[in-house]
Amino acid sequence: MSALEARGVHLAAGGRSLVEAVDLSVAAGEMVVVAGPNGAGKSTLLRLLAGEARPTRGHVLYGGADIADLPPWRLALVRAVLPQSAHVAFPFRVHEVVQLGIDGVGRKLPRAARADIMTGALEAGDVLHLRDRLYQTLSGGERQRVQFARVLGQLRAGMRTADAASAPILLLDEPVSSLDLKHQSALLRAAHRLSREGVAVLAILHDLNLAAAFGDRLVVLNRGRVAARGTPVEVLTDALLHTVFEVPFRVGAVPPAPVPFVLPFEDAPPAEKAAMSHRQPSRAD
Ligand SMILES: Nc1ncnc2c1ncn2[C@@H]1O[C@H](COP(=O)(O)OP(=O)(O)OP(=O)(O)O)[C@@H](O)[C@H]1O
Repeated sequence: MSALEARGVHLAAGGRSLVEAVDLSVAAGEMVVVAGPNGAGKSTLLRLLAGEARPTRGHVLYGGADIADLPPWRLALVRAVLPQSAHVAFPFRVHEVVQLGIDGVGRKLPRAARADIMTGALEAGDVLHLRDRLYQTLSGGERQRVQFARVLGQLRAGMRTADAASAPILLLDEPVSSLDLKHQSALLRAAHRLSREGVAVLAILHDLNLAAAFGDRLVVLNRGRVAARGTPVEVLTDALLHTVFEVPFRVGAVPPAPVPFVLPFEDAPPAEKAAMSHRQPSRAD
């Protein structure tokens, strides 16, 4: 049974369909990447998967249970969501922002367990050294890493809370959009490691090379519908990228494991050999 499943999910707003007939599943232990052009419906789909918006038609299930029947506190125990942008209204310090995530679901955990989760989350976001800084004084990338730490704190607290019945779910909406290369790789490796611990991870990414490197499976959304799904090798074809992204891409592959990578056609060196030697971020970095 999938940890997370969308069955025929549809959302209409403003007189048009934003998400249409989307079927999707993420198993515990799997990392699925959703990609697609601007306005394709990715964030809307993620909000539906998070239970933050109700589908006009169709169902979202966690561990086989329709989330329409789950109270908000149970949703918060099972799934953590990193939105595309998060606003912090009050002058909180970094550790207080992360504490919000932990305390939201882990109030009953022993103090030592909460402290342990806090340290782990701050380290995973590489923001331990910023723990006493005011959130509002941070750079955009630092804020994004603090938000990731907050979400990890919530996820870990939920995982340690005894009555969390179904597999944990992590939903990330463009989690690396403000990050430098080092932190892009670090954050996605942390998310990938979580998937190997049994978390069902779904991440929206625009960078198709990162999508290919970290996604066990890719789902490409276009105009609210699934345009392609499968392994990176199955999905990332010149034809699909040309049709969906409307840019003439060229797909190569890094031997020996055939992880595809994508270069804009204009930027590709004349010989594909040169493109092949182009190093892309990997899970092992
Ligand atoms: N409440 C709403 N009412 C009307 N239209 C909406 C609403 N919310 C989103 N949209 C539209 O739905 C479409 C999908 O938006 P969404 O944010 O899901 O796209 P996205 O794939 O995440 O895009 P991006 O890559 O730019 O973040 C967009 O055209 C957006 O303008």
